[in-house]
Amino acid sequence: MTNQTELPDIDAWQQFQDRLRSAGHRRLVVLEGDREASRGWLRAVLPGLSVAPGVWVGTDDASAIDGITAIHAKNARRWLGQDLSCVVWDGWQGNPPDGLAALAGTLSAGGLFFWLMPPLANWSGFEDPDYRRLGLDGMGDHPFLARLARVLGKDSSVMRVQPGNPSAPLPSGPKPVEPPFRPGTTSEQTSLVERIVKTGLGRRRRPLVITADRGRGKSAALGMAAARLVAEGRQQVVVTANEPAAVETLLRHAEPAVGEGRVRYLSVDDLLEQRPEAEVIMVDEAAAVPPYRLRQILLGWPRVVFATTVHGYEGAGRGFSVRFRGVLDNETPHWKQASLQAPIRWAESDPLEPLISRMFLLDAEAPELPEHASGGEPQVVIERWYPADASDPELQQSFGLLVDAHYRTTPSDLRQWMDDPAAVSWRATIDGVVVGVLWATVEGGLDEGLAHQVMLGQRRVRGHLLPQSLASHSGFADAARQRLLRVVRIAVNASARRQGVGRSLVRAAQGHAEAQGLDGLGTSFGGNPELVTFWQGCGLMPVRLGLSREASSGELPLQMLSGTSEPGRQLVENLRRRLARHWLMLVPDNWRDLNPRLLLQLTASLPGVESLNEDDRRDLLSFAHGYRGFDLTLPVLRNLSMSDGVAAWLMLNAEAELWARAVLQGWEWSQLRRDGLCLGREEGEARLRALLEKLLQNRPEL
Ligand SMILES: CC(=O)SCCNC(=O)CCNC(=O)[C@H](O)C(C)(C)COP(=O)(O)OP(=O)(O)OC[C@H]1O[C@@H](n2cnc3c(N)ncnc32)[C@H](O)[C@@H]1OP(=O)(O)O
Ligand SMILES: Nc1ncnc2c1ncn2[C@@H]1O[C@H](COP(=O)(O)OP(=O)(O)OP(=O)(O)O)[C@@H](O)[C@H]1O
Repeated sequence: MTNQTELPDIDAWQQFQDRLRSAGHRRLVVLEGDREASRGWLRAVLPGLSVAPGVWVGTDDASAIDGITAIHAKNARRWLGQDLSCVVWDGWQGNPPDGLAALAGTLSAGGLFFWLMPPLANWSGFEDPDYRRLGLDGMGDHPFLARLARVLGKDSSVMRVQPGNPSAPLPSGPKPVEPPFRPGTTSEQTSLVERIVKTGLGRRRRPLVITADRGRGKSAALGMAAARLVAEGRQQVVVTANEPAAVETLLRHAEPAVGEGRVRYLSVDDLLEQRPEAEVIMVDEAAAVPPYRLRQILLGWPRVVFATTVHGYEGAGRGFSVRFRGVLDNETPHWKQASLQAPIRWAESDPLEPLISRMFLLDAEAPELPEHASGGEPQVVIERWYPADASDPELQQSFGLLVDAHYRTTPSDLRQWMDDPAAVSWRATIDGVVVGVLWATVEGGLDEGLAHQVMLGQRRVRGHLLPQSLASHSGFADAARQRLLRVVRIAVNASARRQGVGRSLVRAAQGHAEAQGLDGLGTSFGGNPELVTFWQGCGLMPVRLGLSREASSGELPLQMLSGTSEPGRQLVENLRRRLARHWLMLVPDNWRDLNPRLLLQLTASLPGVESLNEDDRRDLLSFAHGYRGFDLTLPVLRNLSMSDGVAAWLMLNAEAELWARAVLQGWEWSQLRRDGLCLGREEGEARLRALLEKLLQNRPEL
């Protein structure tokens, strides 16, 4: 036992760290209670331990300790991919969960994660400063933090130190291990290198997709394989990623080929712009690259290897597999996948990784659906559900559904879901197994003055995504005054889709909005044709399309809304009419690359603006019958696309894509030819004339 009025037993902590290193373990140490005492304790202990390189998140105490850098929690993710010996996380300054989880992943064997917090018993009522950022402060109870405290309290690997408590136990570590743990090549990694080399030397159009948790050695494996490929005769291997930092490890392991200039890095943008001759392209951290860019790379070079981290704190990994798989199946059905299980920088018996995973449900997966035993139609039960009160297995199943189905779901989402008092959730079960979840939140209801300022763009309000965006972008202050229920997430188990479960969940939310006297039910998501069909089927209408792509999914944010009160219905109509008025001007300037089917779908959903007059009809007939040029007729063709029912009719035709690109999006003929939509101007125009003729025959009233 140590007497805390004296100095902490630094020798004991040194031995503890040595034992951890030799076992290949890392540990969490919670410094509970008085913040000043905890900081003093660390200032005394850290100089006696191996802490470099390390980071201290939240204060500048770090400056006094060699090898430790002071950082702000919001920059924590920048340290991903580094090897740290020590992290000090000052929870008194706030606990953004994504940063915390990410930093825990940077520790190597022997690494210590010190977390300064109140005693575990008080976490539920702890006023975490990070909640202020989210507008969730002052809510009293925090079920998310309470759950974390429960998880930590039950884990025997967690060291709990109460500086100032004289009966604190000495640290006790794993037994000495012989031979001691050493990071190095695993047999799994060696076989992966062989597979990458095989892909790089093999037949065209057989891409390899590597997914693994962080720190499994996939970047290093890519590097080793790149060097081998060059040694075996490949002239040029290009490695790419969104950020050069993502390929540092790769390039380090690819010497000497990098020095010889035969393995080189290009950013994704430069790669697609410069289109270098390369026999092999390697994309690292592929989940950070939007799917449409990945597709361009896939189709642009003969041999491509994609690698990405699948781990909850990056959020994107699982969604990457879900979405990109569709592209691969379509474009290169002979694609292969590979994975790495064993960690490189710590031993498989390390307790920290599974602890962080339990804390933030990083390995939550959608439950398997049992075979329906009783015969007949399965009974779907829809009910209100409260994640804050759920048991861990229930939470795991439901969160797992969201993680599996969405492009980016991170530990912060779990916190928001559990702790946001405005959140309302439903779940769908079949035979007691969760098959669907819907998470919504009440937004808006701002007072007149604030709503007006939001509309003018003078103020931004957190926690009100839909009203904020509709008021400031679409210009209706009413959108911020009304109270809207926004569906944050909805997911249905892949094997229970297209059976009406999603629609029933939305219907439950709609019923709630009506019963609570809210004005509408809305949603905001990365637009794609299937989801628009789904939401339209639930009665929501498109009201806004964003001007820039979401960084996470590479898609344009689309907002859809249905009114559940008279003013709500009026708002939807106003928003739609205004969008329709500007649509034809907005499309070629902002949405040239939007999926043409989605564009027609959105066009079809908007109210018609201006009917055609006799002059327009004459121009259309002249174009259809071949006398009048396309460029001269373009303004009328655009207006025609907005006439009642025309876009919906076009969607049923094989030439729909050509029409959307040429007429609405204003593509040049050369670009249309490159994309395989026509053989050139003459042939393209002829097809558009024929399509118009068919339309005029079908719709003589136009
Ligand atoms: C804010 C957000 O969360 S947006 C993101 C939505 N979630 C996701 O993308 C996660 C992955 N997808 C899913 O979990 C599901 O596909 C959901 C939630 C979108 C739909 O759930 P489901 O239970 O399959 O929908 P449901 O069976 O009720 O479909 C109702 C109608 O929507 C339309 N629809 C649903 N899915 C599709 C689809 N993939 N393609 C075309 N139409 C579709 C159809 O018109 C369908 O009616 P039908 O089957 O009679 O033709
Ligand atoms: N065979 C090896 N020998 C020595 N060090 C290795 C080996 N493989 C990987 N490493 C080191 O282990 C660490 C993690 O490896 P790497 O970055 O390749 O993993 P990763 O799976 O790509 O993880 P991340 O998602 O963090 O990039 C790096 O510091 C790397 O240099």
